[in-house]
Amino acid sequence: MKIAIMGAMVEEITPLLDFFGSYETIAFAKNRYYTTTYKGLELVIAYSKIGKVNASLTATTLIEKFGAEQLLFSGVAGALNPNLHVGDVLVATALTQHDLDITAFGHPHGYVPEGSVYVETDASLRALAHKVAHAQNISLQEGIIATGDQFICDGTKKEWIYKTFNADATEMEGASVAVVCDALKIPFCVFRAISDAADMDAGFSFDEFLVSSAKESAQFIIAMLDEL
Ligand SMILES: Nc1ncnc2c(CN3C[C@H](CCSCCOCCO)[C@@H](O)C3)c[nH]c12
Repeated sequence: MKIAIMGAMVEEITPLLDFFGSYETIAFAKNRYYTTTYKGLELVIAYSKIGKVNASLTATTLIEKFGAEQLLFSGVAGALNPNLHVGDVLVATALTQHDLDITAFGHPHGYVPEGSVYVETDASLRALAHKVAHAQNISLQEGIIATGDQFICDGTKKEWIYKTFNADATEMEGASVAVVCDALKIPFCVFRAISDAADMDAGFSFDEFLVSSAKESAQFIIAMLDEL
């Protein structure tokens, strides 16, 4: 089984590369892909760089060029739901694009023709995540993620996304991974540890907690691999 593990920023995959220790590096399309094996699994790891376009390119490459049969995303996110706090690990049930907007033509936010507002993650990967969380006594939250090409650091925008999409967290890549994996019929799931509250202090909080929250998410992914 070939599993892709994707992040957006180098800090999100560094804990993984450190854990696996040795890996091959393949340069492609102005990026680098790292391959290794772990307990009989073939792994291909990459960070896409920030934003939906970069994430779409990397997710497609991981599947079409490297042959990934499942894709796990590991990273950090801003909390929209007040019950989510820095360090909490969230598994996405579904993802949406909060900045996709053709409402001028009567469509809902996040919708374009032949698409859907939400793309659901793979139910069996989610079930496995909960099994692992229970076995390892890790508290795993579940929720909707709203993706957009903006770092959200403003209470008004935060509330709008929270209310418009009933979303629990926001980031900049997950919904791209969802659309690509859905189209290419590759089971996927998105795991994010909270780094900030997507409010006026988000920048400072993100800077302070990026590394520790990225580690939280990566550690959960590694625990998942033992059960895949
Ligand atoms: N509130 C928030 N709004 C949107 N996304 C997030 C995320 C998730 N990731 C982190 C990174 C943030 C943007 S760039 C970071 C600074 O770059 C440093 C280099 O100058 C991007 O890949 C999305 C955490 N909190 C968020």
